[in-house]
Amino acid sequence: MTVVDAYVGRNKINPPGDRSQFDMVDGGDIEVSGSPTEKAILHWGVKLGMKFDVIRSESEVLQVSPFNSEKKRGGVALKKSNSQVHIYWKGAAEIVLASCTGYLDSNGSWQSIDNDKAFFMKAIDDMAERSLRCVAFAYRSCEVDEVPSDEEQLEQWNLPEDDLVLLAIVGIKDPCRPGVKDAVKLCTDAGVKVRMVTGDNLQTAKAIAMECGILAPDAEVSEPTIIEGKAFRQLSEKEREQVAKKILVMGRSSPNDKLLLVQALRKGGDVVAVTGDGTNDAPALHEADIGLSMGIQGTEVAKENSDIIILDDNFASVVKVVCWGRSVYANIQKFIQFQLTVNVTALIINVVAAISAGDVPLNAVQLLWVNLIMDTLGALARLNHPPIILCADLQLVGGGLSCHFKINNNKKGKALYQVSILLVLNFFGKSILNLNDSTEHANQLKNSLIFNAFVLCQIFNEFNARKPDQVNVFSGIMKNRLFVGIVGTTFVLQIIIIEFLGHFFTTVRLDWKLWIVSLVIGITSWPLAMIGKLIPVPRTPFIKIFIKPYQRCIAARSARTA
Ligand SMILES: Nc1ncnc2c1ncn2[C@@H]1O[C@H](COP(=O)(O)OP(=O)(O)OP(=O)(O)O)[C@@H](O)[C@H]1O
Ligand SMILES: [Ca+2]
Repeated sequence: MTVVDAYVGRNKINPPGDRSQFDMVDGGDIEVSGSPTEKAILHWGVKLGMKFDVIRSESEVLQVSPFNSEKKRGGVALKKSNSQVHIYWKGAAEIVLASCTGYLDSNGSWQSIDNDKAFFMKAIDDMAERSLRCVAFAYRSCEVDEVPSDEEQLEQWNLPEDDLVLLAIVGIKDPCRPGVKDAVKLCTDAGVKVRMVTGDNLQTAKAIAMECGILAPDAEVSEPTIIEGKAFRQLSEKEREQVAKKILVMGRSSPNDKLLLVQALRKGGDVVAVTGDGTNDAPALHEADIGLSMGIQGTEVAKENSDIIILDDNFASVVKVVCWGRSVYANIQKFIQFQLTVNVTALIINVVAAISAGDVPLNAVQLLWVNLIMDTLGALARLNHPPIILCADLQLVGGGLSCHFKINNNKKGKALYQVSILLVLNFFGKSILNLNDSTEHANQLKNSLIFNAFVLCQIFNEFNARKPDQVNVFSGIMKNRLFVGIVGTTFVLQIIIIEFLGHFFTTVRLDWKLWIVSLVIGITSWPLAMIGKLIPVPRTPFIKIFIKPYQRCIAARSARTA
């Protein structure tokens, strides 16, 4: 941050560090500390030739009222060497200006501000429109007997803040960091709406929002797209919920306004992430679904109240967070989809067969093997998926896992296919395969075929589960060698089980014809999944189709009784 504009009295100093208008000498190379805003102001002071140590030695600090985000100003009471007490304020320009009754002109003499208030307001607006943060300095003198004499009272003393004399107004530039505009665009494309909530003046906020792409350049925006914290705060809870969705920029917000906005958005069903650095952001960071604080600039309080600390303070990292989060979500979804298909199929086949024939085709050892494929190998194969997937490729998820856990056509279709084909094999397999019905071997051969076809279905299904929302499930498969290796190994193990480990698995050897039958059954899940993905998922979740008539019925009944 740097001071790029400065008004002293009605005089604009150009450039702001021009010392020629003051009777000062070089302030030297001084290390300054404080918040970025304070550092910028102090640097400006140094440039003007201010000598901090001299000024410090000439006065005594009586009381400090630190900068406060709620009031947007901070003050200090000083006792000068001539025993006069002066109270200095610095803070948000238009707020400090409102408490001023006079100003010091370039000769250092007092002038009434009444006629010039419009001039100063315009100066502030001009700076704000150029996305500058405006800070004003003012002071007043104070009678010595107004100052509390004992220590304790002095600590409690509320510094008088009216009847001030304006000293200067500065415009501080905090340029949009490189990469922010792109990150905002990436977020927007991926369905994340970026909003800016700041303590800055509405004009400044609007100009900055345009610079970093939150607002379209030269867009005609009005309330509530861009709103002042005070206006938002005064709305009722219901109104806030409605308005919050439309807000893109909030200016002159207090810490509580940030919190109110997060609450309103969450109530409206949005998943909210908040980034912040200051102590004043802590309540909002805490309330948000995901609080992201800044590692370098961030205060301890902000970090403690956040879930994630961005070490490089770069907004672009938020994009990474979204990508990682969505990848994890997608992986969970894929895993569940895969598990569900296998479990539902196995359950239905065994239950139907047990009820109708009193015998189950898939025995315990076989199911354990299937479980091993599903859980361990399936998870391992998925482990190695490249984590950063292009954000825009991923569907927007929100409102928690449960409501997005849609069982789409694809999954329903696959389970249905497997169940029906295996049931057909169970009941008509022997006659289809021309086996002698009564022998024990025929029964075992049929069950072995069911087991083999079932396992192959799962192996081929692994490919479908890789890309649940893409038609081409093979894209980039060679990059994921672990996946290929695991699926290959599973396939080889299955051959070994059927051909050599029949004793443990209660299976018999299958000839090449039955292997082809199993392979065809397994491989058919590929085209089926592709077709399933081309059928659009209905907007209404499946279960709602049943719930809706019931809800309507209830509503009608209660309307009748009312
Ligand atoms: N140290 C300070 N002294 C005086 N005024 C300040 C100081 N810091 C900020 N301001 C004023 O207060 C406004 C910002 O208020 P606040 O700190 O509540 O907002 P913020 O959005 O959290 O800002 P930041 O970007 O500093 O985190 C600025 O526009 C500026 O006018
Ligand atoms: Ca802040």
